[in-house]
Amino acid sequence: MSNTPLRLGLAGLGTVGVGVVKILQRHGAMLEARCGRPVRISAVSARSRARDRGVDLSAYAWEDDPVALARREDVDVLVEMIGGEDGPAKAAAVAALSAGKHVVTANKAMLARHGQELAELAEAAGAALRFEAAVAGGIPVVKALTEGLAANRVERVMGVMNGTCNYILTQMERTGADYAEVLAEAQRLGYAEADPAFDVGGVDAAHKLALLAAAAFGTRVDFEGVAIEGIERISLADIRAARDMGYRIKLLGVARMTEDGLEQRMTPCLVPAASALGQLDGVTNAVVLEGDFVGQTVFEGPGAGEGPTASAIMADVMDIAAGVRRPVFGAPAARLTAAPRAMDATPAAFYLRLTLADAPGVLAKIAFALGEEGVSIHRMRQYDHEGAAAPVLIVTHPARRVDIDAAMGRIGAMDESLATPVALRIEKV
Ligand SMILES: NC(=O)c1ccc[n+]([C@@H]2O[C@H](COP(=O)([O-])OP(=O)(O)OC[C@H]3O[C@@H](n4cnc5c(N)ncnc54)[C@H](O)[C@@H]3O)[C@@H](O)[C@H]2O)c1
Ligand SMILES: N[C@@H](CCO)C(=O)O
Ligand code: NA
Repeated sequence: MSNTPLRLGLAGLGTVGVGVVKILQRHGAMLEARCGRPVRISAVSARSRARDRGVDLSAYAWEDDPVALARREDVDVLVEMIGGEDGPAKAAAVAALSAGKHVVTANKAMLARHGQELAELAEAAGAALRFEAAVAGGIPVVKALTEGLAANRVERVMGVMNGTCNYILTQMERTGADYAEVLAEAQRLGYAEADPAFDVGGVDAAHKLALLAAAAFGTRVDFEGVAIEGIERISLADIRAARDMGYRIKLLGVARMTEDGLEQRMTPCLVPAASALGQLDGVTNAVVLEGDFVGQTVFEGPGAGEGPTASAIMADVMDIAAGVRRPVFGAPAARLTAAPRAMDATPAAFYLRLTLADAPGVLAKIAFALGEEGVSIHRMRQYDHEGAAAPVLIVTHPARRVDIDAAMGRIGAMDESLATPVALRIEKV
């Protein structure tokens, strides 16, 4: 391999872009030693040239337009850190790949929508398209899946993959703080997406799950096939009640290949408080990869923020510098097929929180409705309360989602149900 420098064009100088500049400025010599060639920034692009970002950019050329950046003679790799499904990020990625240049991106929104198209473009051009930073930030989970576990048939991938949501859920539990207050703090710390509705609505984590599932099961990225529910409706009452029953609430993604096809869901779930997933705090992410020969592996670490995300970007850049090439999603893009979508059909235990009139016969009516829908009660607790509304928690035996929904519909319609009943899945981890 030559020791000619690998020349980068950085598109986007926000949280992630500034982190990448810092790594290169601090560790340039170490990176060169590890890759066998220098890695340098040729040019950068962002919206505002004048803005003080706390790093010295004077040695790099400036481009207002990221597409022009991608096309520069002195750029071998476009590092895309702008964000957004389409717009300048995609235009720059297409320009780079079409010119046979490599692309490293942190942009899960773009790949979740256009991953197949971009992977085909990259592979046809003989260029790399890498996205470690896009899935679980600093945790090297794409690499683990496509390299370390490459000899396994993957059975399930699962994970807490949105730092903002986990931060909100743990801060609410710890301090009792208000949802909006904690979200503002996550934004201040640089964890949240440009539109934080993507975080709390589960879409950002679903983007990541769709990418991970494609790489795990050798199928086309199918973001539309992810059943998504965000954390907006999770109340402090649920966080505390779940804890009291031995669980914690996490925005959990699960993808499994079933007999009917690919099941993908990103929903708030309860997990045992003592499990690895149950113990995650703050912005920490965890990804569980299960393979037929290896069994269960768990990867944990920071899923967002300047340093962790830049660390993942640079690992991809270093692989490219060292000449490592592999298909974008684990198998050649042209051979990936679309998997049929499987319903959420696997029975699971559910946590139910009901707010009931405290009167004779009410519990009997609830038990009857559950029984008629085929839902069996495993554990139940009614809390001490003042006033007419009794908080009742139920953990069911494994039940089908459709039966739980039917039972919740019936219970919610009863006069004795004083607030909308809550049903959350308890995931086996
Ligand atoms: N922040 C994180 O923790 C994190 C973690 C993993 C992945 N990501 C992803 O990384 C990407 C960047 O995130 P961020 O948090 O750094 O965002 P950010 O908002 O802090 O930075 C975005 C940058 O893109 C620039 N930009 C916007 N439009 C542009 C245009 N038309 N031309 C040139 N530059 C333009 C902005 O000026 C800014 O410098 C997103 O795809 C995000 O999903 C972020
Ligand atoms: N907004 C994302 C950034 C990392 O992708 C998060 O909170 O996890
Ligand atoms: Na990662």
